[in-house]
Amino acid sequence: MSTSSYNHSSGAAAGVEALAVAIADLRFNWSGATDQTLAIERFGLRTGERVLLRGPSGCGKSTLLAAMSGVVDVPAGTVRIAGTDVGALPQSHRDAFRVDHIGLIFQSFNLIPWLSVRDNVVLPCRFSAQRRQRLSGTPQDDAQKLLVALGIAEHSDTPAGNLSYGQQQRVAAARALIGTPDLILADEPTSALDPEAKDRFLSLLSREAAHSGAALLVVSHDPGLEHHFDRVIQMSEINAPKVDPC
Ligand SMILES: Nc1ncnc2c1ncn2[C@@H]1O[C@H](COP(=O)(O)OP(=O)(O)OP(=O)(O)O)[C@@H](O)[C@H]1O
Repeated sequence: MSTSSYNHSSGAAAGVEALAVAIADLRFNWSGATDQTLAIERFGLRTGERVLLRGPSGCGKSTLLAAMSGVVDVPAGTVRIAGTDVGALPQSHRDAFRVDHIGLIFQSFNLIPWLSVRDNVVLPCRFSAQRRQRLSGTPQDDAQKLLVALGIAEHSDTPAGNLSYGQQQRVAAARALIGTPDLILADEPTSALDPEAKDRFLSLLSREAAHSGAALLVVSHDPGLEHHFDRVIQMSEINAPKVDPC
């Protein structure tokens, strides 16, 4: 694991096809805000790379994840995910692109509480032919394998709403990983866990991302998680927004 020694521009120079993420000259302001939120000249994640992103509250980490997943419009610059400029896609295509290529894990897991754990995990495969094509077996078989790997297989048939927070978190991780997306984005995925559970969860997530070849970007304030990652980045190293002087 390296801390900050990586040359962000060298990632982009390595070639778009070797990168899960390649950002260039990205600028973003929230509507009505006078201060810029994002001004990122270069940022890249290699295929299969695992990166921890840190930075103080309000510095734009979640906004960057929203720009990477195509949830917000990017008015200037390019955000390439697996070689595709997400910002150039029309909104309807962007939603389809996201489910094909990106696994998302957020603090609120957005599981469907009345569906079984296994049915929650297979959901991305119902919406994405690409995810289905990348499965090694049936969606249910692959879901079960992930649930075993994440240590929660005994709850496969339980409604997701009946699980504890930590258990739901592992279900959200399995749902993000199924069908091997190119990129997993996780925003504060461990904030409500005790230190031991945080460590265990990140071990599992990091191991499963490595196993599937997905790049992994985790935003977290939690200390002591660095050893799970290839690289640790401070937001201030990549983001230099202009601040309105008035
Ligand atoms: N939907 C929104 N509309 C307008 N402004 C927003 C919106 N979301 C975030 N912001 C603003 O953008 C800036 C960056 O917020 P963001 O949530 O990206 O920061 P963060 O680094 O993820 O913070 P935290 O660590 O507290 O989650 C903040 O000033 C915030 O107020």
